Amino acid sequence: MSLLLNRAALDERGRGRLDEVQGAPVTILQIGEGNFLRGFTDWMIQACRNQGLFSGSIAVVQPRPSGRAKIEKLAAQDGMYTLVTQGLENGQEVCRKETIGVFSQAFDPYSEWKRLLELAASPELRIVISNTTEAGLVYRPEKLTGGPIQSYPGKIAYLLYERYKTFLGDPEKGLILLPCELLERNGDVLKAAVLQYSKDWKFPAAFHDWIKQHNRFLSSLVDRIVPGYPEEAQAEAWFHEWGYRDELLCTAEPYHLWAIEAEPELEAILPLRKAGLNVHWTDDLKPFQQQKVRILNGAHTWMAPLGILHDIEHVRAFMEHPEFGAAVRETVWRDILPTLPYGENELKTYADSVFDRFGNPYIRHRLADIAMNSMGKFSVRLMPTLAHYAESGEAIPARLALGLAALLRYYKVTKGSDGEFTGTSLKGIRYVVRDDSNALDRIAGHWQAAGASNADAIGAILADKELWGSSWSGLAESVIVQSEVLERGEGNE
Ligand SMILES: NC(=O)c1ccc[n+]([C@@H]2O[C@H](COP(=O)([O-])OP(=O)(O)OC[C@H]3O[C@@H](n4cnc5c(N)ncnc54)[C@H](O)[C@@H]3O)[C@@H](O)[C@H]2O)c1
Ligand SMILES: O=P(O)(O)OC[C@@H](O)[C@@H](O)[C@H](O)[C@H](O)CO
Repeated sequence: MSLLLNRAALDERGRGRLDEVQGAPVTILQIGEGNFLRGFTDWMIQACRNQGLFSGSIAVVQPRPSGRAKIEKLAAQDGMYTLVTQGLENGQEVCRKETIGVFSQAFDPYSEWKRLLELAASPELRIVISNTTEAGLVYRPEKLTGGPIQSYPGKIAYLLYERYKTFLGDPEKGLILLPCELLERNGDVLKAAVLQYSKDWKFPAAFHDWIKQHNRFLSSLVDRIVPGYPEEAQAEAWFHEWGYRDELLCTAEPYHLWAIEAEPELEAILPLRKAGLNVHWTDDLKPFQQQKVRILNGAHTWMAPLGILHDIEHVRAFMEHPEFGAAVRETVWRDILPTLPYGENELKTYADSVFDRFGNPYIRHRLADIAMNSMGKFSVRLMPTLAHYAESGEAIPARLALGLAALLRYYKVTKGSDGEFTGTSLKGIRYVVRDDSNALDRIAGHWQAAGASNADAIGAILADKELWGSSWSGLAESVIVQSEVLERGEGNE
């Protein structure tokens, strides 16, 4: 099958719809071309468009220089891709195929920096959506060079300043910023970073006031499992059935939830509930946030390194493993839930629904994908649970310590001549670790310096404040014990 999904593959009706999108004003700028945004927010905007509730379009750019390949593929597909939603919905099996066509522009902001600046200065632009993972939504000091800004929040600061200058500080021209990174109070984190860049770059105080008073940095919480591209054999079978290929084919589960801390009146701009989507405008995001990040993401982040070290490829396979499937449930039920300040039944119901979602037979969610940027994820998703035990003087639960031991063993990496960091599973299978290269360099250094002593490496890594923001030495003893359990290969029979 060589025909690609693009204008040429569409029938007349499809081409008409594509023309509408491509001729529509860009009202949303999307920083991030990853699976999640394509299987969640873009799908939601498509739902709004389908119901005549949204007449704008989205311009999408990648957040870092290396993400260019997907943007090029999107451009080659005239901004379109297929989303297949599979799983149980109200007890019924569903398999829905949709062509998502909401992008009127897809370009590389590093080679087309001016084009991005022009967008920022467009009167029609209203919203900026992003997902750059937790590793992207961070403040890293950066100098102005006159060229593209590297970081995501730095870009936002610079783009907002362009906008401010273009419209002479017009209060009506502020933007709504909707970061979807899984960081607590992601809107506040973005706002703080933007203000810091603006200060570093000595932008005027009046601009700071304009940022604060006329731009909305909304915190939100997203929930949907979006594994992205399916197994090759499944993809090929679909391409054969559809009569075209789709390099950006994405799969997702039916479940979706977006809790946004803002007043429901914003439906006038983003009519998501009106489109029938499971969106909550709320004045308190915390309960949504804590439950989801600590339970669902905590379980994912706990299982990914452990699974990879045992050569398990997918979430479902991990759940079905006789030892590990039980261990992840126990970790959630016994170690994570008791640390959360919500009703036991409510928590248990949510946790059980998460395990059902993890077992979705149609979704092959790769542990290798979940493991990307695991250091930052572990800090946000599991360290608060561990801290709960450490601070209250209770013993550190062995299963949680095992998760941390697995994380550190997973990061026992060496750097290749190509700059790639690789480790090996307990049975010697090689894997690639994707994370911040400075962090990986530091961790590789600790492992190297410790030689044959896992305990020394664990002690040094947990004590490294540069890596974690603070020292976690207090956990070392429990983690070293579990590291020995791990190395003995227990639970892998
Ligand atoms: N896929 C899911 O099921 C899902 C569901 C909910 C939330 N999320 C969140 O979305 C994030 C992305 O998941 P995805 O499935 O889209 O992954 P992906 O690999 O498809 O996309 C990752 C995106 O983040 C960018 N990125 C990665 N590291 C970065 C860095 N250091 N700086 C700037 N940008 C960086 C990439 O360029 C890309 O745009 C996850 O980390 C998670 O926080 C994912
Ligand atoms: O890349 P991550 O770890 O942020 O995401 C992996 C999963 O935890 C995540 O994709 C969940 O499936 C998602 O957060 C569900 O809403």
